[in-house]
Amino acid sequence: MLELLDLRLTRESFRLMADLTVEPGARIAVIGPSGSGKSTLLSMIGGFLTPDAGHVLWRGKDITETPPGQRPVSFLFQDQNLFPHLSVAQNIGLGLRPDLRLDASQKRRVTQVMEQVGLGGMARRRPADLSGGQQSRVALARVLLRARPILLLDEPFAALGPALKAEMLRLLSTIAAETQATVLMVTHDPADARNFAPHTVLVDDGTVHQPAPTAELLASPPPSLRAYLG
Ligand SMILES: Nc1ncnc2c1ncn2[C@@H]1O[C@H](COP(=O)(O)OP(=O)(O)OP(=O)(O)O)[C@@H](O)[C@H]1O
Repeated sequence: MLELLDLRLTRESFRLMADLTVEPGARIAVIGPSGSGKSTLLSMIGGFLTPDAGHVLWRGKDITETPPGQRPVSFLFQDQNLFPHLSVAQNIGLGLRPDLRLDASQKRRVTQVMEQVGLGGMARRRPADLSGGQQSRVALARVLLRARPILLLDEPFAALGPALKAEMLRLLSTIAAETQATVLMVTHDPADARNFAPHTVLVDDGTVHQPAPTAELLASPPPSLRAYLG
């Protein structure tokens, strides 16, 4: 279980408050107007921002002061964090060892994961020689290899067309199920929330609300969400 206990953070004139519990293995969409604090929320969970008050607990352990690299967290951003000078296999291998000194069984695992996400035969290519969808697959393969129990995604597939995005969300679902990850995904597209996340967290002007069933929330949104959805 991921618990955010009375978290508070001030960034100049912006203030964020979060007090919520996320069940293990949950898939949560994070939705709300631009500037409402969605990325800030993910950064606090990932450890890139330290709250002024409150605690982050994972499985009952306080990780509020734990550095990002030691948290049980993988991150996926829209730019996919791919290194242009590294090959596909190397970009994926980073999920296992940042220094890329992989032993034979780790190299086999990289090959296996590449097959699994549909990148078989592309090990030596550079990211620039891949389509947008294939680049997303590389990023997802790395997440699959890291197999951290919390997966934070910040508009990961926003640059993809609708069909490709739906395909990536399906692949993400498979990966989340396989790694039993707890997933929080920021999105501006209510269809993503409907397709991927049984529960949705609304972030509204710095207030993070408790997860609510996605279908119910979108069917009868509170005024701020209604205004945002248009
Ligand atoms: N480095 C910073 N210093 C001060 N304030 C910041 C900083 N970064 C972001 N903010 C402010 O924090 C608030 C929340 O930003 P955040 O990026 O979390 O919003 P968001 O909901 O993710 O927005 P979007 O949907 O546009 O990505 C905004 O008012 C923003 O201007």
